[in-house]
Amino acid sequence: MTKQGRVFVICGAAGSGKTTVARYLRTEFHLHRVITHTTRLPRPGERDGVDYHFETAQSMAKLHLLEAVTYDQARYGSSLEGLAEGWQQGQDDVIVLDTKGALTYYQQLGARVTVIFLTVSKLAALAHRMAERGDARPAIESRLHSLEYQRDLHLPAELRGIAQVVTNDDWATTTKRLRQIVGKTVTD
Ligand SMILES: Nc1nc2c(ncn2[C@@H]2O[C@H](COP(=O)(O)OP(=O)(O)O)[C@@H](O)[C@H]2O)c(=O)[nH]1
Ligand SMILES: Nc1ncnc2c1ncn2[C@@H]1O[C@H](COP(=O)(O)OP(=O)(O)O)[C@@H](O)[C@H]1O
Repeated sequence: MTKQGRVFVICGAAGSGKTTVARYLRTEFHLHRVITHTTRLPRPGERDGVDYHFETAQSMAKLHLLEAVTYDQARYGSSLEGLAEGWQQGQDDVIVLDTKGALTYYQQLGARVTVIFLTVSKLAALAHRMAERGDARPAIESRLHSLEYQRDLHLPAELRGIAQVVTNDDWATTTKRLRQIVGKTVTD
């Protein structure tokens, strides 16, 4: 009997640890990381096809996307093919989205989706983490002032009761909580 593939959607503000958590879940639970598309420029160390599929406005417009959003002036979007890739290999997926995308996934895929919303106790830590990660100062300023960053600082009302909230202050505590959430679902 084939089980239906699941997808773990990681969302939260910039710097909250979405990429770090997605990497951990891929390694720890052998999840398939869905690579999404963006028109933003690569950060130092980011690689095309690994961190994102980096697109131009023209190449982005030609894609068949399940959903797409504008976040801090760049476009981001994900395809059904990206999700199906993992499922065809018998793996559950993990994908990093903004909260708008997380809600779309939940509305489209229902119980196949587990939304994990990341936050931190002291919001000032987010800008520090972006700087430590090597983001340029103008990029950090642009993020901090964007409407989408402000929106994703807090769990949107539409995701209350749906998303699992994880406070990512201390990494050891975060991994313990992730193992509770994901381990239970994957082995069910
Ligand atoms: N809806 C949606 N959001 C995406 C997609 N890909 C990335 N994002 C989100 O876009 C936002 C900006 O991502 P990024 O530029 O990598 O910045 P970061 O949050 O600072 O790591 C984050 O909230 C990501 O989760 C996508 O395909 N769809
Ligand atoms: N629990 C934590 N404690 C301290 N630093 C962390 C923690 N989790 C992630 N980081 C670091 O914070 C920075 C931002 O994390 P990242 O995963 O890139 O965030 P996001 O994808 O949400 O923007 C990275 O340098 C990462 O190593």
